[in-house]
Amino acid sequence: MKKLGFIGAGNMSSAMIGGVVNSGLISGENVTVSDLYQPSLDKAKDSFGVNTTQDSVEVVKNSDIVILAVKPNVYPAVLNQIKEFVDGEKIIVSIAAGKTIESIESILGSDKKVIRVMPNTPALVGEGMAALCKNANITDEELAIVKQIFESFGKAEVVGEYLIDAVIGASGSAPAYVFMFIEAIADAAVIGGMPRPQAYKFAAQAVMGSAKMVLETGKHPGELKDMVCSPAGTTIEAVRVLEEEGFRAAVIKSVVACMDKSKEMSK
Ligand SMILES: NC(=O)C1=CN([C@@H]2O[C@H](COP(=O)(O)OP(=O)(O)OC[C@H]3O[C@@H](n4cnc5c(N)ncnc54)[C@H](O)[C@@H]3O)[C@@H](O)[C@H]2O)C=CC1
Ligand SMILES: O=C(O)[C@@H]1CCC=N1
Repeated sequence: MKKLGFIGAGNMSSAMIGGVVNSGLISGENVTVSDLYQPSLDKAKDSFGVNTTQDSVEVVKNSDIVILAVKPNVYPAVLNQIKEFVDGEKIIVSIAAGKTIESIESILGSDKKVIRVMPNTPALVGEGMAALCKNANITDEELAIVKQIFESFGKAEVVGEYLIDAVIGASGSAPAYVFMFIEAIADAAVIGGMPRPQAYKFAAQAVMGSAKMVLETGKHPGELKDMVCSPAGTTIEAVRVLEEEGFRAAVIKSVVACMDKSKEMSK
């Protein structure tokens, strides 16, 4: 397996490092991670046995595949810092919202190998969802290798880059909306007298189980919802209030706002 590098050891990077090392696909000794904040590096080393440095150039020199896991506004500085060390064989993987493949090529050169990926943080527990798109310099075999890395901690699909904004809305950012939903359900359970830790467990398992039903039964979510709503029962009362309060409209509006922000960042 190739040597893997991460520039940035923050939230998304840590989830992916944990996912790929915990899966056994790549051992920590074949992973090099850089960050400016030493405690983040210390945590990555202690947790996953990876090699660490504060010098991103060292990551590029020691890696076949380099994942850029810094914030979008830091990309130009990092790309300019590493570009002379990115030869025609190294694979650069961008995971930033709002950074198109073209914008990466404008600094590294259009002859370099670039793959854009939109992952999400459930990668940490092996339940990530990632979308991949590539430039013309990436071979099918290289794309398959990078896809295998993201499949080591979840699911991965190849998409056209035009869909990345929608992927961010529906998947990259989506864990945050779901965490809010779980928190709100648990708050209500606490109102009902349930201890908070127990409330989070019940709410989170209900969400995970429901998501698993959508993925594995192939049934429409509306049909699965109807299966829970017993006539004159408890569930339809909650559904009635959710519709009265505009739950689905609010979710649609929020995800559209997320996609619009992604498009704005891509300009
Ligand atoms: N957090 C998430 O759920 C997701 C994030 N992303 C993308 O991942 C990227 C990172 O996002 P987060 O992990 O949330 O941010 P973060 O702020 O948690 O991590 C960024 C890390 O980069 C480090 N850093 C800053 N400048 C650096 C430099 N010059 N060299 C090396 N390291 C440097 C920071 O110290 C920090 O640890 C962003 O581009 C974001 O759009 C993509 C999908 C999901
Ligand atoms: O909030 C953000 O910009 C990043 C990209 C997708 C999830 N987190």
